Amino acid sequence: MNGHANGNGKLLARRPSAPMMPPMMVSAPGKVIVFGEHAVVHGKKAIAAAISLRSYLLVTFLSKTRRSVSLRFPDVGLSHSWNIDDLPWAAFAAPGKKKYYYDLVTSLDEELVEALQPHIQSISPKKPEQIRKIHQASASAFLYLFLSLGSQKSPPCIYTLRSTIPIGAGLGSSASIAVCLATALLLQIRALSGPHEDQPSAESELQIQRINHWAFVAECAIHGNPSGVDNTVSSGGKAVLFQRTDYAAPPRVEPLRSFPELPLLLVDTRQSRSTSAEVAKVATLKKTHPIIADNILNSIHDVTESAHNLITRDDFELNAESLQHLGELITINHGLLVSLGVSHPKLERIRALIDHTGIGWTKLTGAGGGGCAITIVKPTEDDEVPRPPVDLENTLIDEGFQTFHTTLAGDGVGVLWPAVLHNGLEEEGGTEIDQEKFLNAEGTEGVETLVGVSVNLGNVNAVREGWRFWRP
Ligand SMILES: Nc1ncnc2c1ncn2[C@@H]1O[C@H](COP(=O)(O)OP(=O)(O)OP(=O)(O)O)[C@@H](O)[C@H]1O
Ligand SMILES: C[C@@](O)(CCO)CC(=O)[O-]
Repeated sequence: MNGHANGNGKLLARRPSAPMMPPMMVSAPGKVIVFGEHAVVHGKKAIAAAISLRSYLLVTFLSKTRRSVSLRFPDVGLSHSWNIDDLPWAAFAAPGKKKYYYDLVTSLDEELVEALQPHIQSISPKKPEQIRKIHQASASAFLYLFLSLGSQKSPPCIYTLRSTIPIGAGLGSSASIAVCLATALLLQIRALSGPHEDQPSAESELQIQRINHWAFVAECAIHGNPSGVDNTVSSGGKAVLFQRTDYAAPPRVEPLRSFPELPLLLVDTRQSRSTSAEVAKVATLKKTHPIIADNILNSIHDVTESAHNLITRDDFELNAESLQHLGELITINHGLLVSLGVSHPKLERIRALIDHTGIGWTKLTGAGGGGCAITIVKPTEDDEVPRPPVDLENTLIDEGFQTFHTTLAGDGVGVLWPAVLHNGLEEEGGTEIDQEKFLNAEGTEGVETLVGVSVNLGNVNAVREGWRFWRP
């Protein structure tokens, strides 16, 4: 019965509880380094671009009586809840420690990291060490932001994350989850305006910067010492020119708004590699063959410069000639990376198979030694979205590689609030994306079909109704 008896035995109607907020969803892309990996470690320029593989974070609100905050990250098998009142709010609110959303935080506070440890160490105690580390990294990123931006009065919520980005393949999966978490938490405390269609460019830029700063903090919790390029591309989308000559100073980041939305074939070698080991190989080469190594790094810098000059020309347009120019630079950049010793037989096999078909230009991306190769695919004559031949894809898959079709230089972080989508098959007014639907979507394709930010309209991709982006 909906009520309770008063002293006279009469039923009093229960006061209706405040309606719960509808679920919200945010999404952020992964990235590839298009030109300049490794050279960027030595102060040269690099160009990185967003890809259409993305992470999706659903925030569902619970009744205020629940007092819990939960992470459901099924891609890595993480499921954990904390009691909000047990978290170390006092440490994060202490004088000199309290941070506000507009503060510029550039590194983690070691004392605050320490205060989180009891709440991190208790995660997934029965899982193998390697898995536990992954869980703890994701949870640290979340908790550091949750306690920095929220308060003990933060509403009880479940944060459910699914991603279409392979993890640990050099495609910025950690940065994309960092951007999702930062955006959701900033939106929850109303520290962001928009996104809306007629938002002035400067205002959009400011929101992206705010998200990017906090995403960098989350990346630090996952990685230790990130350069910041991944979270920058993931928040703002499109592409950037990135250079860090002085590690004590912020990097130079120039947004490349005219970077063409190129279709890309991405092939994952599934060969695990260590970024630091590959970076160390180049450092060794610099010691043993300093002049030669420097010449190679300078040549990579020149490749990046050449691409940058082309893309930023006033009269730049993507046509057969400019694509050919960019393609040649891709080929040269790969050759230089081979000379640095950071390729891998599996990357060379992928390149040989693709080169043989003549469908485009291929290079390794990221640290190399495994990880992924990217191919810029030449457009076909009938102007359809270029796709590699089925035979090639089958061969790649038969040889144990994984292929992804993606587009370079898409949107950055997006918001769907309320999390209601029009998928064509649902009840009137759209489908509310609840946790069950989201968790039950099958594989990465299921996630894309259910909540993906874009829909394919014949030959072109368009933004799916409901999703909104900050577009400076
Ligand atoms: N889908 C996901 N769900 C939960 N946590 C994730 C997910 N994707 C990434 N992470 C977190 O990010 C970490 C992976 O970061 P790592 O830097 O090793 O890979 P990457 O970001 O894919 O590659 P790179 O930084 O070289 O581009 C994982 O250990 C995990 O903590
Ligand atoms: C190899 C490297 O240049 C790219 C790794 O994605 C390392 C770095 O920039 O930190």
